[in-house]
Amino acid sequence: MATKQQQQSAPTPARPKSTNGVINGTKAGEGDSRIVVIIYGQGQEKIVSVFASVLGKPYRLASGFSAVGAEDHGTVIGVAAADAEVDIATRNKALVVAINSHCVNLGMPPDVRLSAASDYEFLYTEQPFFRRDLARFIAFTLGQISHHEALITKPRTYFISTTFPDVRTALSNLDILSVGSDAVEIRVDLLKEPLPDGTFSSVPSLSYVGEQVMLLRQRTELPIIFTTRCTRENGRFPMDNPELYYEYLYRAIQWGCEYIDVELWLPEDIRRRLFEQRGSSRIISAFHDFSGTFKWPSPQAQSIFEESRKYGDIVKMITIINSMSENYELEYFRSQIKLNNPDGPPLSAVNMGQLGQLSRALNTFFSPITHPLLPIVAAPGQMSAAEINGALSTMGQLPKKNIYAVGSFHFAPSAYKDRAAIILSNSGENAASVIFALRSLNIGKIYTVGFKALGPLASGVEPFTSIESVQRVDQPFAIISALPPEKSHLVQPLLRHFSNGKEGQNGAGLGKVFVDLSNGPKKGDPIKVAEQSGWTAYGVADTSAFTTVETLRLLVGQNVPYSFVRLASGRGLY
Ligand SMILES: O=C1C[C@@](O)(C(=O)O)C[C@@H](O)[C@@H]1O
Repeated sequence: MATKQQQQSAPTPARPKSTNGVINGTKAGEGDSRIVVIIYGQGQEKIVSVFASVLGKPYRLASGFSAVGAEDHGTVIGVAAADAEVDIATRNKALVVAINSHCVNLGMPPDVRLSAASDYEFLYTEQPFFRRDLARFIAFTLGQISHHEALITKPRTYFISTTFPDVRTALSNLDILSVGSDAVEIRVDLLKEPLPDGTFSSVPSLSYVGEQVMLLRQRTELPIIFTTRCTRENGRFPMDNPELYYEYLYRAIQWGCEYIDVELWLPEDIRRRLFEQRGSSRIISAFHDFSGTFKWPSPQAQSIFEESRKYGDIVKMITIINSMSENYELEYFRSQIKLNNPDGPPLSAVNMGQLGQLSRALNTFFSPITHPLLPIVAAPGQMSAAEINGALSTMGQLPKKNIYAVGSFHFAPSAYKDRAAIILSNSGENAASVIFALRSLNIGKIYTVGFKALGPLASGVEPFTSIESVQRVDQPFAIISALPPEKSHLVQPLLRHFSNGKEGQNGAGLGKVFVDLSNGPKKGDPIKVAEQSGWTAYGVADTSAFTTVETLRLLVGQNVPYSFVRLASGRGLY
């Protein structure tokens, strides 16, 4: 349970409904134009000068809020904590924005009355001091930057649900964990605060949570999603006192968390207050159904969306399903929501469990993801970014990337130019992205086994009709198998037939690249056969890692080492 001291502080300081400064394209907004007053702890006046320097303004120290007037516009004001106590409650909220700064090295928690009465609170460490963190905090809370505006324009976004009992254990791996993510979720309900008697607090105190959020923010540039998941929705936060949620979630706004997860079951009054007081933070209205009775094509689903959007910048709906077809029902729901609400809010909706994994790949906004390095998955059926990207590429949703990435690893794209390739597949659809990718590498003739290319993909593509036709083919440079796992061994005779034994004297490179896209238990080992026959062979784990690298490069603008992605992708889909 939260401490008594914390429960006394359930403030609702006024703040502008929303600040007007958002990043518009690349242009930073003006943001909150009120006078910035920094409350500082004993011996910490230097933090005022750092705030001022980050904001590019002069500063002065004042004896209290009553000593700040309109003439101070353009100057950052510092007020000592002891002085702030006297008149913070009666400050002119239209004139000043009060930021309680507290150095955690001086002990936690900060003065809880100041925490409660301030507009925002900046927790920091003296050593090491992260100016980057301060810059981001102040730019965000004052509305000079907005991650959200940029995020909603991306075609796909993900957030990693961290499930650590103490984020300290995650810090050294945080970069690895957050590759491919657009935001990091801190599951506050899963934090475990150790108590002096060796047990753990049933609810981590605000003091512990504040420090955890600070540590996380110091180490990541990604926006933070602050989540207090309740016991009924697969979390650990107790449901008997809704005000406790208000207390924690409001504090998260004060700490400058970019996203606040507010569960839909909470009383409307609490949801409304949080929405009105959210400042620059964005509210994710969250609904989870574990009953197994929820249906996407129902008036209930519609009304949940309508109720969620009342106090949500993002609507999240997560359910348990009983059949595969409910994934299609969700896709229909998603398309209708988009059609009927072109101006948002964005919908993040997935089905849980293994049956629901398709929907995790198809969801485009804020797909929750996990990572093999996390202690537990945050919800049944959660997948990693590598798994989702693997699934998408298998479905042809990430065309081009597999083969191009392979080409750029051991061979320059020019190596493929005008050479022959063979594709094995049991359907044209499965092979479409392969043909597309090979074309983008200027491959010469493409021979197909097991399918006939139709439509625009068919030109320059010729089927193998018999074993004799194999004999007539030039040495292929690439063989790509998109066969299902149980048939993947059928490629082996071809690999042997075009083995490197036939390579020309000068080593000009004949049969070179073999890619097996099948994922699942196989008869035989085509990769081994390929390698024994002199091919450079790639399996699905390689191609999905390449795909992830390329996807990250293209979508997130981050370069991630292939070897690292390959190591980190861990489990396969099956
Ligand atoms: O709401 C969600 C989605 C989730 O429940 C999932 O199904 O992946 C995981 C939670 O951590 C997150 O807050």
